Amino acid sequence: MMIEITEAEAANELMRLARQIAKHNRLYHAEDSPEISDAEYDALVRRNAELEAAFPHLIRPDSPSAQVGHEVAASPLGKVTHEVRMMSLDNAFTDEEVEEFVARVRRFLALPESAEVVMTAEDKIDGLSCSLRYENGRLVRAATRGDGQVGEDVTANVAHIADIPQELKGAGLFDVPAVFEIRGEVYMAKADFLALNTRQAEAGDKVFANPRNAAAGSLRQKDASVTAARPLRFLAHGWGATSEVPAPTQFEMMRKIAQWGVPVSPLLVRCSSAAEMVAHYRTIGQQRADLPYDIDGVVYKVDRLDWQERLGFVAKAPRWGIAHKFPAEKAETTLEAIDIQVGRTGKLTPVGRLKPVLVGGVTVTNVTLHNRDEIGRLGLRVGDRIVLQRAGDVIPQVVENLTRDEPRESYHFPDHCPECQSEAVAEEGEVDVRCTGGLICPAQRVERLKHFVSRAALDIEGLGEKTIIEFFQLGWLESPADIFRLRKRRSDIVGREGWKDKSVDNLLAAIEAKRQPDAARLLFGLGIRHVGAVTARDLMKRFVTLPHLRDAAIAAREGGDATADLLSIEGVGPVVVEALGDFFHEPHNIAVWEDLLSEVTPPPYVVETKDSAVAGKTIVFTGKLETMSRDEAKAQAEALGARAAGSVSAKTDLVVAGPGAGSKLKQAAALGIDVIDEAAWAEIVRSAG
Ligand SMILES: NC(=O)c1ccc[n+]([C@@H]2O[C@H](COP(=O)([O-])OP(=O)(O)OC[C@H]3O[C@@H](n4cnc5c(N)ncnc54)[C@H](O)[C@@H]3O)[C@@H](O)[C@H]2O)c1
Ligand SMILES: [Zn+2]
Repeated sequence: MMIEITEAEAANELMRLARQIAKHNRLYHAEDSPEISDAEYDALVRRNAELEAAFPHLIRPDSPSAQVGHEVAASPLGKVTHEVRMMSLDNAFTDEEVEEFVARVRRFLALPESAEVVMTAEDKIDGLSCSLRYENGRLVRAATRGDGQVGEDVTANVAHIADIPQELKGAGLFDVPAVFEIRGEVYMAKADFLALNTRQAEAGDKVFANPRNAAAGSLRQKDASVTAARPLRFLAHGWGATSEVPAPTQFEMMRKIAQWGVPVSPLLVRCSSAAEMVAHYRTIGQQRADLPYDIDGVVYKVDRLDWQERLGFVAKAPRWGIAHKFPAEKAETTLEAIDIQVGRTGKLTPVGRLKPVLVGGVTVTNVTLHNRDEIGRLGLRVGDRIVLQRAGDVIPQVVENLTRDEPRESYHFPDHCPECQSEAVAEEGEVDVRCTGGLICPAQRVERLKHFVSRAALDIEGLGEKTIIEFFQLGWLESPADIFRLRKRRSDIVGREGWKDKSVDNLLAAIEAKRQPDAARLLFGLGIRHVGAVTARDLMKRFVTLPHLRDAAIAAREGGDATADLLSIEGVGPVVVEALGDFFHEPHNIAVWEDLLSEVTPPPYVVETKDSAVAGKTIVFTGKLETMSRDEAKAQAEALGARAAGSVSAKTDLVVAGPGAGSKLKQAAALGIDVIDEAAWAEIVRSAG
C-alpha cells in the first residue's frame, strides 16, 4: 500500500484516527449503540494500521492498535480481573491476506514448505465475548471482556442462559480440569432479535439496532431478571485460564467442551491449506443468510496447541488466529410506501418505507430516496422489490430495483407540499423540489425552530424535538423569540402531562442562560441559506454586531462597495452575499429578527487575540510534539495572532520542530528560517499569556 502523505499529515491523521476509534469503541463496546457500521469502523482501523506501518516513529502512546474493547466504566455490575487476558483478533479481508497469514505462521515457526499447517475454521458469531469460569466443574464466575484485563461480572445474568450449564457434564468423572474457563460468544438469534424488538416497540421501550447490541444490552443488566426475559444463547470458541490442557489441538479441545455440555459451532472444521480455508469461508458465506444467527466472518486458528504457544500474541491479538471478514451485506425487500418529509428550507425529501429486513446486522425499515431524480434513476414505484446495501456507512442505500421492468405506472413526485398544500417546485438547475409556502408551512416552521435550538446554534438544553412540536401545536411557539417568552407560560406548562415543577424550571433556566447568546451561533441559528456555522463566525468576526451585518447585507443588495467588503471575507462568496441580501429583503424576516433581538442581546463578537512576539507571523509545526497535540499548538498560534501553515515556504517566519522532523527542517535551513523546539515554543506561549 502506497502512502503518499507527508509526515505532518500522517501525524495529524493518526491523532484524528485515535480519537475517532476511541469514540466508536466507547459507543460500541461500552454503550451498545454504534453510530457507524462495522465495515466503516474496520476501514478506520485499517487506515490507522497502514499509517503506523509507514511511519512507525509516529505510533502514539494511545494507539488504537494496542487496545481491546473498551474499559469498563462505573458499572453497576461488579468488576472481574481476568486471570488470562481476553484478546481480540486481527482481520483479513481478502484471500491473499489469508494466504499471507498462513505464510506468516510458517515463517514464524520456521517450518519447511512441505510441512502441513492444519488450521481450524469456524463461523465468527457477532455477539459479545464472555468468559465462564468452572471450578471442579461448577460455574463460579462469568465475566464480559471489558478492555481485556477487567470485565464486568455477569454471573447472575448468565444463570438465565440455558446454553450455559451451571455444572459441566461428566465433572468429577472424566477429564474436566479442576479450573477451566470456557470462552465464547453470548448472542441472540435473528428471529429472537426481531421478536424482541417487536415487543420492545409495542411496550414503548428501546429497540435495538442489531442482534449484537441486543445481546450486549440484555446481558449487562443490573437486574438479572431482565436478562432472564431475553432469549440469549451461547457458543464456545475457546478457553482462558485452565489448570490442565486435556487435548493437544484446538479441534479436540472444542470437542471436549462440547462433550462437557457447552455448545460449539456446528460449522467448525479442520483445514490443511489456505485453499481449503478459503473454500470453507465461501461455503459459510453461502449459508450466512440462512443461519439462525448473525455472523461477520470466519475465524481460522492454528490447530496444534504447542504451535499456538510458540506463536503467542502481538499487541492485542494472537499470532495463531485471524478473522476473515465478510464484505458489506446486501438484502432484498419490498418498497411499501414513499413518504415525503418537508425540511427546514422547504425541501421535499422522499423516504422509502420498507418491509423490515436485516442488512449487515441492522433492521432497516426506512431508507432515504434523496430526491426526485434518484427515484427516477432507479425507476422506483411502490411495490417494487429492491436491493439494499449497508457499506461504509450506517445509512442504508437502495442500489438496485429488481422489478423496474414490470409494466406499472411510474411514481409521481408531488407538486404540492404534503404539509401545507402550497405549490412545490424545483428551481432551475436544482434537483431539490421545495415547498413555496415559506412561513405558512408548519413543517418548515417546526424545522426552523429545531434548528435554532440545536447544538451548533443556541444549544438550549432540554428543548428537544418533542417539546418543540408540542409547544408549536399549542400555538406557544411561532418564531424563535417566543422561546424567550415561554416563562410567561410557566403555569400552563406545569399543568401538562409529563412536566413537573422541576423539569419546567430547568427548561426555563436553560432558556434564560441564553439571553446573551453568542452572536455567531444566533446568526447560524436563523438558518439563512448558505450561512453555516463557520461562515457565521467569519461574518461576525468582520462585523462584530448583528445590526452591522444586517446593514452591510442590505447595502450590498443595493450594490456598491458593501458587496466588495463582504466578498473580501474569507469563505464568503457571491452565493452567501445574495442569500444574506434576500433574507433581509423579506419584511417577515426583518420582523422575526427584530422581535428576537428585543428578547436577546448578544454581546459584540470579539475573538480574543493576545499581543505576542509572533503576532502576524506564519508558523510551521513539524515532527512530534511531546506535551501537546499538533491541533493544540495550532490553536495556540492562532490565539497569539499567528497563522499556522502546513508547509515551509519563503513566507514562513518560524518553524517549531519536534523529534522526527524531516524534510521541513532541511527546507527551513535552506531558506534560513528560524527553527525552535517545543520548549521554546511553550515559553513564547507562556510569556504572551
Ligand atoms: N461499528 C462500530 O462503531 C464498532 C466499534 C468498535 C468495534 N466494532 C466491531 O467490533 C470489531 C472489533 O471488536 P473486537 O475487538 O471484539 O474484535 P472482533 O469482533 O473483530 O474479533 C474478536 C472477537 O471475536 C469473537 N469471536 C466470535 N467468534 C469467534 C470465534 N469463532 N473464535 C474466536 N473469537 C470469536 C470473540 O469474542 C473475540 O473477542 C470491529 O472489527 C468491528 O466489527 C464496531
Ligand atoms: Zn409546505
